[in-house]
Amino acid sequence: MQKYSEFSCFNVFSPAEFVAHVEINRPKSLNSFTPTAWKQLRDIFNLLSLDRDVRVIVLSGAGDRGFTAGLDLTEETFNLLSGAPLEEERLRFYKHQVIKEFQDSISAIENCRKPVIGVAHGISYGLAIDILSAADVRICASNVRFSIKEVDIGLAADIGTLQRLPKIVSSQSWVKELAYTARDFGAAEAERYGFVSYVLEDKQQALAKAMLIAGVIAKKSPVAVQGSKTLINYSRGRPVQEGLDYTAAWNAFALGNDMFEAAMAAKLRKPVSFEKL
Ligand SMILES: CC/C=C\C=C\CC(=O)SCCNC(=O)CCNC(=O)[C@H](O)C(C)(C)COP(=O)(O)OP(=O)(O)OC[C@H]1O[C@@H](n2cnc3c(N)ncnc32)[C@H](O)[C@@H]1OP(=O)(O)O
Repeated sequence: MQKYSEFSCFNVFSPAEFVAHVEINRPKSLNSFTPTAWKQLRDIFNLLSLDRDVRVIVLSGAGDRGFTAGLDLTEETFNLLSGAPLEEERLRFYKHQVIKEFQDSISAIENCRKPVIGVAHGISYGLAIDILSAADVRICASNVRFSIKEVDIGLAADIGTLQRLPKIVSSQSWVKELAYTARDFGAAEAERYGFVSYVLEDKQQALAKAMLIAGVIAKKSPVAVQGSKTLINYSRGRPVQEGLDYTAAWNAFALGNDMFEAAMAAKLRKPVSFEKL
């Protein structure tokens, strides 16, 4: 897509009407994330959120090796994270700011109004789990190798995995074991605990499945789909009644006459058009 061509670390395609495909495009470095890459990730998802030509997004990694090997472990990134040569007090303040900015990049996926379908294959380490946990739907290829890798580089995961993953999967025990050990886990385990909803034979098939789901979503009312994303995310972790109250207010505001036209058309089995929404 022309309007996204300035982003050097990503490709953004439009494989079908109202569908955007964002591809992390640093395959020579196993799609690892430099500071430039994580800022571009934020900017792309903020733009897509408001892009009227886009209703659903598929996110994957370029090349055969993997979705991403996580944080870029080169001097450039190390220098930025280290904050040198700032003195002690400013250094801590600076580091806090960098982590917050990085967190915001991942949150841009969750806060994007449009649903995001993450497609993982091969190496999917560290940041991969942060990113995929912020996505709405997760699909993977059978060769995927996930790891909450941060403890292996001396960090407690700090940009979303520890907050989002326990809300997605069925076992705290499993999350904690993975976070403390950084051991690799594969597609079958990810599916068993509910981290991914589909495992496909290879990357191409996983992408095809994601496109199929995206195609269905793209034809639905964007008001209804984006409302659903907002309401599910709002209700997560809040008392049911609070979620219901917010939902009532949201739908009272969001439901227009088009909604009833669509319902009638569905009843009469006529094709529904959401072009005006
Ligand atoms: C404020 C903090 C915020 C965020 C923190 C995020 C935390 C994380 O993301 S933790 C995860 C960090 N990543 C890693 O620890 C993975 C490091 N890489 C590896 O262990 C290995 O590369 C491998 C993934 C196991 C794959 O091994 P192998 O199959 O032998 O391939 P390689 O030859 O090692 O890699 C190919 C090519 O990619 C480059 N590369 C791989 N990972 C990274 C990386 N993380 N950063 C930069 N570059 C990476 C590797 O150097 C190779 O490049 P060449 O030019 O061919 O040497």
